[in-house]
Amino acid sequence: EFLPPEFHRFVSFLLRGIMARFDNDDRIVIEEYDDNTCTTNELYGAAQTYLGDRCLDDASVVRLNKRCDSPLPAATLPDYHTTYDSFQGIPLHWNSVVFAQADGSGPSGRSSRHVDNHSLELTFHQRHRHTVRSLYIPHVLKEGKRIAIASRQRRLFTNRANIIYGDDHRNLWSPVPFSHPSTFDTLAIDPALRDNIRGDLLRFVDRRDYYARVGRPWKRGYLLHGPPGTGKTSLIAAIANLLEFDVYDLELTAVHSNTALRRLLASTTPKSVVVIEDADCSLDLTDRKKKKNQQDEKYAKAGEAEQEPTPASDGLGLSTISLSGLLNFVDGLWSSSVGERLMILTTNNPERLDPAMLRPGRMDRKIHLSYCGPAAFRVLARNYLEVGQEHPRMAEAEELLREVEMTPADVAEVFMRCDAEGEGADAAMGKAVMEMRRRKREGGAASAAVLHGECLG
Ligand SMILES: Nc1ncnc2c1ncn2[C@@H]1O[C@H](COP(=O)(O)OP(=O)(O)OP(=O)(O)O)[C@@H](O)[C@H]1O
Repeated sequence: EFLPPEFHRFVSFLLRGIMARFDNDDRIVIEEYDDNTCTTNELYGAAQTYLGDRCLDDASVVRLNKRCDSPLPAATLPDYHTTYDSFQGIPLHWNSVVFAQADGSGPSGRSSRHVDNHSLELTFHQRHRHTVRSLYIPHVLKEGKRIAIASRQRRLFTNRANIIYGDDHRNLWSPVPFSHPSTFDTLAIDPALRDNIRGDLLRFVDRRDYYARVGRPWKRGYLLHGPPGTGKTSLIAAIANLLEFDVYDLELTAVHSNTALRRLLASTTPKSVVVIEDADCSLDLTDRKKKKNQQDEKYAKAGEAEQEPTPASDGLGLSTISLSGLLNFVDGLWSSSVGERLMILTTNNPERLDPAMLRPGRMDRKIHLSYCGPAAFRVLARNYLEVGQEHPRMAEAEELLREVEMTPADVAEVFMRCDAEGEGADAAMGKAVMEMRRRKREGGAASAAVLHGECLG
């Protein structure tokens, strides 16, 4: 704890070199990522699960990680620690090792940024080489996967949708306890659109063989666009609940390099939705050419004009995620992954996105969520007030909604406010109609205003 990590690594390296001259040990290194193929190493995850389940009970230091959907925390081996196992009487040492590697995502591939590479090292006497390689390693893989599957089944039982936030490349996705109640039945959108989206999703998850036959990654991209408060986030939650998918909320501004992004995307599990909310704000995707020219000028001034940017930096900022990085990773990475995945982008300003982002194959569907129409209002009235079409104010409300712009969030807020104040369904319908009339009177400008209590009169 007192020594700087560089010194620690150097001393470990020296000691290992010296020890290697005296002992007859073999070592197997299991790295967390294979940066050549951009994939996570299944054996690394299985070994950590196996060690957590079998070997860390007596360890003096363990790393505990409790997923929101698991009843108990799971233990893994912290960095620079050792644990022991035995197999058919063979003593086995497991070490967790970290080494820093240049990220290579800066201009010309040079970067002062470093990415930590994690690995497990298994050490044993060389006379057991055959048993360890042919029996013990398959045993670790099989057991680790079995334990992981058992916990996944528990997870599906207890919780269907988890919003999982990405922070940095090491912690991957930190689960946040979250369960969104939105479903396709509670969604206030046009019924034809709702049924169309539901049908599209169910067809997609059923077409594994089709995607395999045509040689495409089993993924689908949706762009949800529309004014704030029209249900983009609610639709994502409804999709996750319908398909029982995990949700990964990718906060691109917190991801600082292409390597980190690649790792985050590689670590998503099958049956997941990766969401980039407010995509136009997360990435400056506009006017790529202009940005690139600015960048070239910058290199020229710094006397680096002759150096071509590497593909990884052929994007927007110097150390930010590039558009090419994002698109390439999504296209390329998931083609080698097993299982179905959805990528959903949301934006209030689709015109600000680069057209490259929206071409078919990347974003398969562009779904416009708009202001509350009569059908959506009926869904909200049923959900919030338990009133149907027979309500005396319903016809008037529906008529007004053909002329005024009110989002489902605005309507929901009127209903919620009335509920909080103990007012009944009739009063809530009356206030909703009053608000619509006010917006109609005030015209287009007022219709976009945020609804406040004092507006209700
Ligand atoms: N179509 C809808 N159906 C049901 N509820 C909705 C709908 N749209 C909005 N709401 C209600 O309004 C709230 C805000 O909606 P939501 O966050 O889904 O909108 P959004 O379009 O994602 O907004 P933003 O663009 O600001 O992120 C939700 O909690 C929900 O209660």
